[in-house]
Amino acid sequence: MTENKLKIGVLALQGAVSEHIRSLEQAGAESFAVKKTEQLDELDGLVIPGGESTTIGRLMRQYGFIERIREFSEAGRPIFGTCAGLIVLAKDIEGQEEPHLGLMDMKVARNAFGRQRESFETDLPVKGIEEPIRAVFIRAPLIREIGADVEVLAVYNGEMVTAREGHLLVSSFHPELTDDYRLHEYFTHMVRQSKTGESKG
Ligand SMILES: NC(=O)CC[C@H](N)C(=O)O
Repeated sequence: MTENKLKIGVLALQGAVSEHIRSLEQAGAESFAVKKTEQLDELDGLVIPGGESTTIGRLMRQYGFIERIREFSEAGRPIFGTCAGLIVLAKDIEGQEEPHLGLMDMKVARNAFGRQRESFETDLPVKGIEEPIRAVFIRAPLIREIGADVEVLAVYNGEMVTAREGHLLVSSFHPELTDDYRLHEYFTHMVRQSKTGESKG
């Protein structure tokens, strides 16, 4: 049984790590914190958590994660970026010259909800998930523009907050801060499909 479990790591340089591990385990995967680049070799999928994108980006550079995660992605292995993780994956960050990983074809804006709506919760309908999911937004970014291969999975107040481009999944909110683990389950399915070589779905 256990040897069949998918291994999904959570990048543990900074941010909300243990909550993601718990949600991934609830979704049926084996999950652990990733602190060294060598650990990427054993993974079927990777989560980049929320936190502070500039800090996560700086530590990724410092510990050699940028190149290694790009290789991980090139090999078609799925990555799920939440909040700061979404910013770190984007090809283009508003007001910033350089991206971090620059993997996903989208332009994002940091702290896009302004001061009044620093943090809030809502029930959000997500394409591919039957009932709305509970979404916690904390100084959340927004997706401003997307490339042709990016599919929008959720919109809040007319703004794009969840999207997918092939094996890359992003949400501008924190799906790991509630007991609702259905977005982690969605990601786990993506990882299962990439592992078994079925690319559809
Ligand atoms: N909750 C979060 O991950 C916030 C992201 C943070 N505002 C940033 O720009 O990195």
